[in-house]
Amino acid sequence: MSVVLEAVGLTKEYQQYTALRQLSLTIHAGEVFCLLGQNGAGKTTTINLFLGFLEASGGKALIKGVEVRPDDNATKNMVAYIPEVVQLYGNLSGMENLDFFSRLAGFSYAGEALAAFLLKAGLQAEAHNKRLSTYSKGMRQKVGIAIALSKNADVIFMDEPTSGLDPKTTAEFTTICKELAADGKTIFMATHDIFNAVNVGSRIGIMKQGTLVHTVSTSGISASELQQLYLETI
Ligand SMILES: Nc1ncnc2c1ncn2[C@@H]1O[C@H](COP(=O)(O)OP(=O)(O)OP(=O)(O)O)[C@@H](O)[C@H]1O
Repeated sequence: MSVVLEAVGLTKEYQQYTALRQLSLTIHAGEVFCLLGQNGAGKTTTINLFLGFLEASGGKALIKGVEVRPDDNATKNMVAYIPEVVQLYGNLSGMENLDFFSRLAGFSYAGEALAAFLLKAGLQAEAHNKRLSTYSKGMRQKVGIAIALSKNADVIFMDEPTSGLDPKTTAEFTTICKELAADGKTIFMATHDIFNAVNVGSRIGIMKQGTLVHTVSTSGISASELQQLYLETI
């Protein structure tokens, strides 16, 4: 599988404080990489550096071999970002939000194609034309995933995607992420949810105070073993 995300000595400093220290990491197409760590460990900083929202103090972040630079859009059309709370227009329907945001990204789709993206993201057809203000958090997130799909992004970054989701919605979300990965999408998520990370992830990273301390494959580890490793690390 081809390398999609690469960090080489990636570092972010704020005055005297190092939020991310010498991160080196390679992630391949079709992987779901979950980054665990306490509040302030540097997870969001890592995502923001890959998205080009922040300028690195040292090292580099690459997406499909292209270096991320905040002032350059070259990598921005390869990625999509789903924040913890997906910001959408409450008075528009899921379909209208998707239409609006995909147009903003330069795409124009017919209704059928928009509906297909929403269905692929797991949003039932009967919800497509309801106003966003009536959606649950999980439904909003599905619209966020549909927007990412409509942008044809190869990589989807997610920040704490399962926080506040009930177990059934979390399980549905896990299934959707696995389907996307099977289609060749690469998913990078920051999460506090150890059990979901084991279920959805192909690999897990554990960060402590800006340093990636462990990277483990989920094929050889149970949720309780990961929890033990996490507690010993942080
Ligand atoms: N603009 C800034 N100026 C100074 N320090 C900052 C700034 N932005 C972030 N930090 C610090 O960098 C560290 C890493 O923050 P980051 O948001 O990456 O952590 P996180 O692992 O995502 O935490 P959480 O789980 O709470 O989202 C934190 O200590 C934070 O206070």
